[in-house]
Amino acid sequence: MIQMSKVTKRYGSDAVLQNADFHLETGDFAVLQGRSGSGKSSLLKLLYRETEADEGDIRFRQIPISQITKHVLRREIGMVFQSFRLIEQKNVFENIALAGKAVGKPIEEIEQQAKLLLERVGLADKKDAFPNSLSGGQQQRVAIARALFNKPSLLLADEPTGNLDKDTAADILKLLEELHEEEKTTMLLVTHDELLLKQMHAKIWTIEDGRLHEQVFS
Ligand SMILES: Nc1ncnc2c1ncn2[C@@H]1O[C@H](COP(=O)(O)OP(=O)(O)OP(=O)(O)O)[C@@H](O)[C@H]1O
Repeated sequence: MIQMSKVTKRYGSDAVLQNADFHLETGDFAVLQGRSGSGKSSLLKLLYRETEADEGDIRFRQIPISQITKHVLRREIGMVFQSFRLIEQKNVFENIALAGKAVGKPIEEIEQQAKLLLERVGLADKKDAFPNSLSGGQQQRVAIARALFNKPSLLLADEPTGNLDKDTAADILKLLEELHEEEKTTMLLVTHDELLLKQMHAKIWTIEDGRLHEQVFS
């Protein structure tokens, strides 16, 4: 689904990725791990074109991503962040509906889809609540519903459990794993959590010294 070959990404003269190769197959449930500052967020930003590579080739379904407009790419790729990034002035429904409005969905469809998704993530009764009245775990469930609203083929999650306690983090990862199974959404999650890594049936990629390696289990 996504292929990266011989990609170099520099900030000034420092290369955070150097000749790096990486790939995700359709249907993968993958985890990206690596030390702080190793370039995990930079890799995700390259995949959804928040930043551009200095050298190398990145393809989404065989097409160079530089040839795909950001608008189209972001319909295909959903994003979830550590800090949730919900709009504080908007309620749960409005936060989710924005994703549908951005792609011109009719309001009836938006309402129906929001209802289904909120039920799925366990927040059917929080439609009118504002983010600051929700727990961290609930806010992340809203962010996940928003990211999945337009049925993206790929979901990227940058430390989605980084701001959550251990049990809530486990619940969120379980939800992502289930949604992966149900929707067949390809997922790439950045996480530091060794314990959780062991519990998940994920392909594990490690980033180290500017390169990516896939862990192969024998
Ligand atoms: N916009 C930027 N300008 C300059 N340097 C940057 C920029 N973004 C990231 N960097 C640098 O690139 C390196 C990799 O950062 P990145 O955020 O990708 O790492 P990370 O593995 O996600 O780290 P963490 O686990 O701490 O979030 C770091 O040294 C960081 O300071």
